[in-house]
Amino acid sequence: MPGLSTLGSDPGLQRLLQSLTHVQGKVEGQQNDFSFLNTLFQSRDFEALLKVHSIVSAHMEQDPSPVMYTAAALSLDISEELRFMMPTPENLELLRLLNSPHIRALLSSHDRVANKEFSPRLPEVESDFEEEDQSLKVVQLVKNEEPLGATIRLEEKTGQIFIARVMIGGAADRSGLMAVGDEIWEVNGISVRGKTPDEVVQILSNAVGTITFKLVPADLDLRPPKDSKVRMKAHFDYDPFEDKNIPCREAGLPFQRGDVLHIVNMEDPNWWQARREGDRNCRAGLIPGRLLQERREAVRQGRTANGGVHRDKPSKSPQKSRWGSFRSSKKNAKTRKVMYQAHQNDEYDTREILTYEEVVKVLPRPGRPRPVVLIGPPGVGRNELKRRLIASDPDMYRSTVPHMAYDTTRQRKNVEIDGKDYHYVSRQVMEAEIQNNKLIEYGEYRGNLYGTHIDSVRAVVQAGRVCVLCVQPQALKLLKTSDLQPCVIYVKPPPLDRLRETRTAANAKSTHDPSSSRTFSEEELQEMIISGKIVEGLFGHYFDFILTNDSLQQAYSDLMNICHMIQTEPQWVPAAWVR
Ligand SMILES: Nc1ncnc2c1ncn2[C@@H]1O[C@H](COP(=O)(O)OP(=O)(O)OP(=O)(O)O)[C@@H](O)[C@H]1O
Repeated sequence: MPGLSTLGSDPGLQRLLQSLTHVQGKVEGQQNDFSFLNTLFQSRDFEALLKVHSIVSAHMEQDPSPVMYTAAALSLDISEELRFMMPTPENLELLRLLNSPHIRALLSSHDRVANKEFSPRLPEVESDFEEEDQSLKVVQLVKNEEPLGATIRLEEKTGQIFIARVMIGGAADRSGLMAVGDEIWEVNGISVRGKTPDEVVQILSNAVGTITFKLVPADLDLRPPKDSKVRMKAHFDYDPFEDKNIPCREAGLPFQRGDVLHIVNMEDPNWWQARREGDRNCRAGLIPGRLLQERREAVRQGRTANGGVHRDKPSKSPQKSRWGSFRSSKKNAKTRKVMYQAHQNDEYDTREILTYEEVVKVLPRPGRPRPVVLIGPPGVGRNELKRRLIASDPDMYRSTVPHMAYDTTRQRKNVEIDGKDYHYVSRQVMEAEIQNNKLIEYGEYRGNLYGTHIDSVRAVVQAGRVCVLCVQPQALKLLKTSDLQPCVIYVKPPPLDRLRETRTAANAKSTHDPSSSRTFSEEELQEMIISGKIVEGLFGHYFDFILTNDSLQQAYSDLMNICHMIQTEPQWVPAAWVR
């Protein structure tokens, strides 16, 4: 710990430390807090922060003026000179730095601020309003590359043009002078009466420099309410330039499936305003509202949107496997291995119309780590990754103990311990549990039922361990609950050539036929890619992360990073989980 001597120069800090010692003597307990503060105040980072604070404060008092006004030009001159100098490593580095886009942008911004170029010069507003103009407001905006950030609408009966929408954070909104419902009277001296919205847009796009609007203010203040806090995870890709119905393509916000969107305005149920979470651009863009998108999706899927949103097939009898295959976590060689054929599985076509899902950011729950669920096409390497993860820290990462209901033909082996190798139950009990949706997956082998009980996942979570599961995607419907809050990772196959190359190099064993130790056939590799695409298409809305299993080492390291992240950093989860 740095000694006081290194910090003695700052009298303020000295006083702070003395007060701390003083208070510490008077307050009982909380010694940890005192020692934390003591360490913090004496740390080098804190000292550096104080120095920065003092320097900035001193500068503010002095009202600093720029040392020069043409730093960008000077940097160009220096670059020019450097080109003719000896190409020493120092000269080359300086040349590279001065020519990097960031430094050039920084110096150019510096000059603009130094020259106070940040406030646009607007032309004088004409003051000779006619009598009828007295109720008008005149708004001037400087046109740059940024769109105006407002849409207009025509009142068919009267031919009036109104501001229909003001995009939050856009130029019109930032001016604070334009509101929804304002009637546009003139643009740059041209009356818009009798003009179509397209003609008005044309006038706006032809305008250069400053645009002057004459507006009749809206009777009511229809301004959008303050920023909403709603965040939605998108379950579809959106490109406004492909959308024929969007009121203004330029005002649209493109996004991809999985993006978290901050919905800043939902006044118009058909067209919301949103920003992409984490996007530095403060301007909101238009996106289709939930109802509109659901209707579109329903039409696309050839369904009616009224009520037929969910189309689950009747549940199967418990005697049949839920997912067509089951493999115990111990890879019981005798368990019948029926490959999971994505396109043959009749549960694949059950799907909700999902457009947006409200999400919230939550901190990791202490002592209740989120289970890690690996989803992917058969053979992609989920069990390999799971094995490696558990081996990395068997105390932290755990598998579930499978359930088994055996009939009289299967004798329990002497080595098998109830509750450790399997939870042994009667067939009657297991069938009832299957009916009650307690088994996230199950299958039958030689008259015995095997399965993973939801309670065995809970047992691992309650023990404070990370439960690692490799399940079929349909199991997610049961797993995705507020008490478990699983993190779903889709293990994606790489492109076919890389899949072939990596699996051949590693002599990877086909999982289609566990009784043999043959490698994957070309058809199986191709099937893996096709199944992967189907899984992604149908269950992508459940994925929290996508992990491409190209190089095994890299995939494993990515998996470790994800596991670390979900245990230490705030994560987006469905809002329904925390309500
Ligand atoms: N990135 C990789 N590079 C090379 N070989 C790999 C890679 N990932 C997995 N393998 C190998 O591929 C084979 C199949 O992997 P694994 O058993 O983990 O598949 P799986 O996804 O669990 O399949 P299933 O769901 O059908 O059981 C194993 O031999 C494994 O070592």
